[in-house]
Amino acid sequence: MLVLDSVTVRYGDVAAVEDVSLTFPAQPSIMALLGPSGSGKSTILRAIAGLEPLANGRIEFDGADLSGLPVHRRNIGLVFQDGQLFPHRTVAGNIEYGLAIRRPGQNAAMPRDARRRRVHELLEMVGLEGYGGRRVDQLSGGEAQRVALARALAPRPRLLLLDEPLSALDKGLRDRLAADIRRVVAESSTPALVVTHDQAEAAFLADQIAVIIGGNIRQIAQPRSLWSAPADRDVAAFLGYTSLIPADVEHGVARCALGAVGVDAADGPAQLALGSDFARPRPARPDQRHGEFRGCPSRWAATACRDRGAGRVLCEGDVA
Ligand SMILES: Nc1ncnc2c1ncn2[C@@H]1O[C@H](COP(=O)(O)OP(=O)(O)OP(=O)(O)O)[C@@H](O)[C@H]1O
Repeated sequence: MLVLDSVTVRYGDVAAVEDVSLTFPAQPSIMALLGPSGSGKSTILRAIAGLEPLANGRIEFDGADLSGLPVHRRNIGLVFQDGQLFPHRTVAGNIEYGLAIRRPGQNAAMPRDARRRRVHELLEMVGLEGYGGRRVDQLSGGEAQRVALARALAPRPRLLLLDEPLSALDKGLRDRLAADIRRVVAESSTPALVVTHDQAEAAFLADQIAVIIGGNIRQIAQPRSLWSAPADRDVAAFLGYTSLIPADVEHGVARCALGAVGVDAADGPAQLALGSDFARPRPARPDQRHGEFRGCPSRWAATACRDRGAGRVLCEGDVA
């Protein structure tokens, strides 16, 4: 289990992330760190990897404090936006890189034959059989990212960190690689943290999403409950709910200036958050309740968002 406890990272006098706490169970699952540009996502990832020192707080893995442990001894795999492959090595040479050096807990580097087998296995896993002898400057962007993924997984890390791994790719490639990342993470039984600013990507890839705004984690939830219950109005706005209107909830019906809509909210004053259906990905919810705003010209989604400090929020209804 990965635990961040009140982590603060500063660049000079400025805190890029402040007092961030997060628990990620080390199962073969994916958590996305989702937030707008500059919100501190990459900084958190770099701190976990050991690439940024902590100004405050602790990072633990399975109960052991990681502070003081250098990057190469953390047993964490890293994939960056642009792959950062070694240009003078072949595809196989890149994947083999982490196997040819002695890892923490091992007495010696992996023997040559075992390395070859592992490289072959990984090429197969990422769909690049037969590419081992290629030069990396002869690869497409998507292929290069697959090699980066294979290289990161080769030494069987206990955690995989991916920083915007799809953002340099065009749409079709992105979708395919996203599906492959999910499959490879499951096959390799490696838990993964993925940084992204792309909501659709986070919703597709992740089992859980941590929303980061202004250097703070505002909400951690499964994709479907994130969109149906944003924790506060900043999160609602980031998720594409562009308007908030006051409403009163009574017996599962929110009444506002536009009419009434069915919600799963507790009775009392609330904010209805409205966003166009096109503006955001929305996971299907079998338990979704439907309501109706009479006279509303287009199809909107409504989420009741009761903004009470850290209080959790509410629910969603479709406006027909
Ligand atoms: N090396 C650095 N020196 C000074 N400030 C930095 C440095 N790296 C990042 N920052 C600042 O820290 C804040 C968080 O940056 P970070 O890269 O973690 O955000 P991000 O959410 O990953 O953004 P993006 O999605 O644009 O990559 C930003 O305000 C950024 O300008």
